[in-house]
Amino acid sequence: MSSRAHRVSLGDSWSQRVHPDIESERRRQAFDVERLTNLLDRGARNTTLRREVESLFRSDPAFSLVNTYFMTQKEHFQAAAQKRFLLHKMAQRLNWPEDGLEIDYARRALSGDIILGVHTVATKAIISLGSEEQIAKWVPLCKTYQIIATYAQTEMGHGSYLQGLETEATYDAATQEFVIHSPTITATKWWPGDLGCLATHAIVMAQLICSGAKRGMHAFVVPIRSPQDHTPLPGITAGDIGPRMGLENADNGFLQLDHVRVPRENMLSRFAQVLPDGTYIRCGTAQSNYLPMVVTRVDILTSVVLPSLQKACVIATRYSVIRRQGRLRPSDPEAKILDYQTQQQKLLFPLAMSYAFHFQAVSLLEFFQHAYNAVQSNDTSLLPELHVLTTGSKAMMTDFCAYGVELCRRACGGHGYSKLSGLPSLATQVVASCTYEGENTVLYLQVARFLMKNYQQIWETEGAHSQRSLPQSVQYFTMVHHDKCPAQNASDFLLPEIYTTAWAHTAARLVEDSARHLQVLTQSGADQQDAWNQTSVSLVQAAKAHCYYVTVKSFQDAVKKLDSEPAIQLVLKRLCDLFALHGILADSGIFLYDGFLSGPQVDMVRTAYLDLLSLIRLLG
Ligand SMILES: CCCCCCCCCCCCC/C=C/C(=O)SCCNC(=O)CCNC(=O)[C@H](O)C(C)(C)COP(=O)(O)OP(=O)(O)OC[C@H]1O[C@@H](n2cnc3c(N)ncnc32)[C@H](O)[C@@H]1OP(=O)(O)O
Ligand SMILES: Cc1cc2nc3c(=O)[nH]c(=O)nc-3n(C[C@H](O)[C@H](O)[C@H](O)COP(=O)(O)OP(=O)(O)OC[C@H]3O[C@@H](n4cnc5c(N)ncnc54)[C@H](O)[C@@H]3O)c2cc1C
Repeated sequence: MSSRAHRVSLGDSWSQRVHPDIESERRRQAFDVERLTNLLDRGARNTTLRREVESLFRSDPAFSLVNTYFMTQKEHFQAAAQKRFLLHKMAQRLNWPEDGLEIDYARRALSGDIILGVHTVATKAIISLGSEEQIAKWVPLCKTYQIIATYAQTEMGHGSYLQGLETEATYDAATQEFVIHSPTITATKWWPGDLGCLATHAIVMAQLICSGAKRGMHAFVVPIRSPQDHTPLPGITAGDIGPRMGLENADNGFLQLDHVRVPRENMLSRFAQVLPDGTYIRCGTAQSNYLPMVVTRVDILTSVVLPSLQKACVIATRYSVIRRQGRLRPSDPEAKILDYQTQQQKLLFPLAMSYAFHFQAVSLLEFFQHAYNAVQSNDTSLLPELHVLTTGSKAMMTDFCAYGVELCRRACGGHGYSKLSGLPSLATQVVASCTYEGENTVLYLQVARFLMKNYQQIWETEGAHSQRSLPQSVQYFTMVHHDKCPAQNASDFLLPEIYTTAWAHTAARLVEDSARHLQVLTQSGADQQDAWNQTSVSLVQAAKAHCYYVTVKSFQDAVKKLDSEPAIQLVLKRLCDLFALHGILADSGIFLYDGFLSGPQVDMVRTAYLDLLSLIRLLG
């Protein structure tokens, strides 16, 4: 590994000192930072554990990040592979539990810069879709790396529209095998991670054909390379898809299957089975085989997306208290850039976002665990709400985290463009998540579909249904909202019920407008699909407002529970206020449109918002 770059700050005593401006900021704290840290870690014991794990990596030269940004793509990949191997050895040596927090902390400490992320996704897909016997057979092989698996769903021709997948799995009753085949070039699996050169097995998502009927997308475990020397098996063509924007460790690949035969037992059969004679039996719903996406959408939020924003906020905020540029008054010393109102505006919104999404992720995880267990026991009643909460959270958090990281990067001026700041890598890492696991517009449209269905349910059965029959996340549709916001001055906008009601009102109004628009179009002769397409910009807008409302509400609920920690509660309330008001100001048109807010009230929002910037800056 060679580099012509002059290393100015490697190990010299000057660069290891804590900057006096950081020290003085740390002394100014208005609340107990350790207690807030414990709260975010969900307990002091977790904080201790996290720090222990982090110190293991910091003290071990094998995990050093020092050369990371000077590596070629190939070197980067090799280093990521080596780290994954060493991490596995460390986990074994220290007896870390398989799904314990230690591995999460390790991933975070290594910035996810290790290989086999999708191997984990594929392993979890087997757990979600496999029968008990299949899990017992395949999962230990995955966990001990005797096989390396990829999750091969997306094709060159189709990623978003799963019904359009072309890969076929045709059941041959004579041999009790499935014949897995890519019938066209567009059926080539394209993008799966850990497939380029690593995977020995693929969880191939293919259209099942049995007894002459098409049965939709099902999952098959397909051996693709020799576990001994990784040469492709007969009928397999596989390789790397070429350079990407970032994620050098991802090993994204392609896969073509030419009439590859696998035994009947290799179809993952928790929710559907093919009997030896070709009879098809479904135990779940048509969407049960989409469960791995639900699982991964939750996993990436907590292990990739949110940590990227949190790290960017730390980097940019620290930078902004030591960077001095220009003067507030001619007689003053040069100002810390964080003292400029515009810099506060840039950084405090991402900071507020990172707390908002932290609390949203906590409540999402709770609901996920409950609903996932129910689905695994074949109770699919919570699946629609789980789907919409995970798709909405995935779309909103990845969109906003990508925006927030970019704001942080730009807030660091020229240094933010240097890879050595860490920010460009965080930006490319998080921007990928806006596309993988469901492109965000497509996911917002899924949220809109759920909103329309529930809104129409109220409309069609007006009076007959109480709000109890609606899923919890849309019960606000039936709450009585004021026609006009009652706020009379800027401080009223710091009352959570004022801004939460504003978001609930506006989200419900946008949902209603979209539903009306759909109805007008269908009544004037458009078919349902055309009406949907002609309304889709409004539908996405309604879905975004709904997601913003859900986030504000969960942040507000979390803050309410902190009565025993008044100092922390105060600072988090300010961040919650800022998050809610930023959204209103950024999109004031939707609040003004029906007169819910007046022009003077938007001015009050702005006043409250600007006051918050300096209050949060002072709270430190
Ligand atoms: C410690 C852990 C570490 C892990 C960390 C890992 C780090 C890894 C790093 C990064 C890894 C990246 C890995 C990336 C992987 C991938 O990208 S895999 C590929 C992902 N692909 C997608 O997400 C595709 C997106 N498309 C879809 O989801 C669907 O096609 C669609 C958009 C939802 C449409 O599907 P379709 O069948 O056409 O449905 P509709 O007709 O629109 O709706 C029918 C009904 O189905 C309901 N529904 C849809 N999806 C689901 C679901 N998932 N669950 C439940 N229900 C679902 C939908 O609401 C409709 O319901 P009704 O309205 O009642 O009819
Ligand atoms: C870094 C990375 C890692 C990945 N890893 C994996 C992996 O491990 N396994 C795997 O199987 N896949 C993987 N993927 C693929 C990924 O899941 C897909 O790229 C993603 O689901 C989007 O699908 P697409 O590429 O077909 O986009 P498209 O659907 O072609 O999107 C292009 C545009 O069309 C729009 N569009 C599409 N459909 C509609 C619609 N119905 N209504 C309105 N607009 C629409 C979208 O909004 C978007 O603007 C990965 C992708 C990336 C970038």
